[in-house]
Amino acid sequence: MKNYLHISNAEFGYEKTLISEVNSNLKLGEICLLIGSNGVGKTTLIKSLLGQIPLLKGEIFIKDKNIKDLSKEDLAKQISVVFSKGEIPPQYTVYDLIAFGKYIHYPYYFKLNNDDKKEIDQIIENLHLSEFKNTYLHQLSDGNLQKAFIGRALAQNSPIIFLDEPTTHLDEENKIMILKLLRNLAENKDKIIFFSSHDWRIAKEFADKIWYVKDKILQHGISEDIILSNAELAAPQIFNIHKNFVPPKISAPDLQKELLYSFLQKNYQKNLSHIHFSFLNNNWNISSNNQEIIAKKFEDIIDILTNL
Ligand SMILES: Nc1ncnc2c1ncn2[C@@H]1O[C@H](COP(=O)(O)OP(=O)(O)OP(=O)(O)O)[C@@H](O)[C@H]1O
Repeated sequence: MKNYLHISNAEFGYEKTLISEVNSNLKLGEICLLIGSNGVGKTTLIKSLLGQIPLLKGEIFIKDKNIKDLSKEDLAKQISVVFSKGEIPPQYTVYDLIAFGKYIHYPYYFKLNNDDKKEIDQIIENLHLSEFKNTYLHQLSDGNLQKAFIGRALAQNSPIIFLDEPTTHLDEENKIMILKLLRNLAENKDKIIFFSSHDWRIAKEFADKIWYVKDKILQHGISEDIILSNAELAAPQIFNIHKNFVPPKISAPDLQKELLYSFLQKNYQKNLSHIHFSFLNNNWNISSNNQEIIAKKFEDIIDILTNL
């Protein structure tokens, strides 16, 4: 499949450059997660893609057209945006909000035709929002509100959907529901789903690609490749509270490994690299300098490490 969104030699920022030398592409059907620390320029990047902030250098193409040459309306036909818990229009029901997505295709005074109305009903049904069709937005739960905003983007019918932190205000169950929905849209409706998230640990399970902004550079690639080539993204390192902590060697299933890492880094500020923990038969075998001790519980590990 051909690249649909293409960024060429672009530089993003204001007076100062925030992200330089960006050369990235996305194809229809791909889901891409945008990550990076606070202030690296993720919102700036998104706004630049929307043509709201001029590029410092380079070009952006959507379907081979330079976005500079697209009118606002043409751009809206290509990209819809879902902001997290943006302003909620008062007096709007779920139906009104979703119908709003259709108006980018018409003058404001236009009345929706029967096909439009059918499509809106279908979107509401697909999003399992039928029972809330006439509910005011401010009366919805955060998960359903997020779905309603996604519904508006769907009514807009654009091939690209940007979502800014779509899971931030949601509990675990709703996060996964929204991420599954996005995955489904990418796969079955052939859309480019592009979203930023600080919840990337869950989100990465749903994204084909990651765009990772670090040190003013945008790294882009298959999610797993980006995670493997950036130690700080690999699971346990993120918890490093103590600077002087060096982890031991751990041989264990993922859950036990993560729990042990988390436990040790909270409690020890020292180098434990000479110790080997292996999880066997529900016990921890702890070996160091030809000594081997067995711990049944995490509680036991504290005493053992004190004496080791
Ligand atoms: N209009 C502007 N003019 C000049 N600088 C700006 C403007 N808007 C934002 N900035 C600066 O650009 C930098 C990047 O901001 P941006 O909001 O793009 O980061 P971000 O990665 O989205 O951050 P966060 O994760 O906190 O949302 C910040 O230092 C910010 O102060």
